Amino acid sequence: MNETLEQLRASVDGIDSQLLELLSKRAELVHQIGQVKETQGVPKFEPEREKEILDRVTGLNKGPFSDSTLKHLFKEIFKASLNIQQEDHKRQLLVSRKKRPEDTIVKFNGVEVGGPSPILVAGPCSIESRDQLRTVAKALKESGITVMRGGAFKPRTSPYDFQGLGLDGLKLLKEVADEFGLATISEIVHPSHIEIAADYIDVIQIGARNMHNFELLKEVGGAKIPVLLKRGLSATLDEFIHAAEYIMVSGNEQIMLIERGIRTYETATRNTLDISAVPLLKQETHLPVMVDVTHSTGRKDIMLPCAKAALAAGADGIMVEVHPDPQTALSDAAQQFDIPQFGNFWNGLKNSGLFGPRS
Ligand SMILES: O=C(O)C(=O)C[C@]1(C(=O)O)C=C[C@@H](O)C=C1
Repeated sequence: MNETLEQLRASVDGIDSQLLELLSKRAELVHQIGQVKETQGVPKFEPEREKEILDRVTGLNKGPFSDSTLKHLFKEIFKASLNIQQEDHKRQLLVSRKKRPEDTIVKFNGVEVGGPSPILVAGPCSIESRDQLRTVAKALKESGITVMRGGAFKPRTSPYDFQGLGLDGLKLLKEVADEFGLATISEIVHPSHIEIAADYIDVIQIGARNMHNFELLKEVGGAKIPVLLKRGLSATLDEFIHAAEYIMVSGNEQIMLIERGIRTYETATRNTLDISAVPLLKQETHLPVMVDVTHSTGRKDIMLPCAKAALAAGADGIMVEVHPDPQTALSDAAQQFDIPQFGNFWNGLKNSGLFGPRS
């Protein structure tokens, strides 16, 4: 009896080896099909083709497996095959770590992002006046912070909300940043802003609402200054990575990614900070990854622990909003730190042991 079992199992083992060999041969062909599709720019998933295969296989089926069981097995094979094609595709992306294993370090105005030390970027949501900017810049300078953010072109939910000072805002930002020796980041929302921006700021920010604006992404790909790309409000990591690819394939390799919270059903925070995005983006791409704790949480009481979590997860930088008098701010009044609150936040971060150089 036992001998019979042994023999039957030996036959099953033999068939398994053949199945494996055939599956591997099939996978190799699927890989080649994926390459052809890649050059032709056609979708990897082809439900019509899958249906054709399922119809043929069930037509040949003589049992003992039922048609539905066979369909199930083959659908698993299709899924695994698509995975192979998608992995191949990712490997070919210019932003992919598989394509370029070493970290990209983005450099601007004496600042390095993506190197051994994380950075803190701080500043008001909107540029409102010279006095407002000077007060923030002075506080940053005294804290040893080197990069100031400030919005001049503001994409707001309502057309009746403050839309930003535009070019005048960028001019103010440059004037004040130069006075205090700070580097600057500011958002642009239209291709026509790129040339202007290059004269006044060190880094162009592409905001969450424009992450899917592919024409704008292509244009900043032609810019000569670094880009800080925010994750879209509801963008998957795959969409985020492809948005960065648009910029890189158009010629600009100086890209930083920033997680800024995604829309979920949770209402306790303004958005949901997706901490897992940090290690995943670091794993999948060679680009520096930052976290905006202001927009992701919208809550000053948890920005410090969230910033610590981001650094612990491997973030290359933190962005936070600070305003001399948040209650009178023309945008994001509820979530900007005032200067003393910002000081506490910064001290907490420095004392956490997470901010120094990493090995
Ligand atoms: O024939 C194709 O186009 C393939 O990509 C191969 C394959 C398969 O595994 O057979 C894989 C995914 C597609 O959805 C359809 C079929």
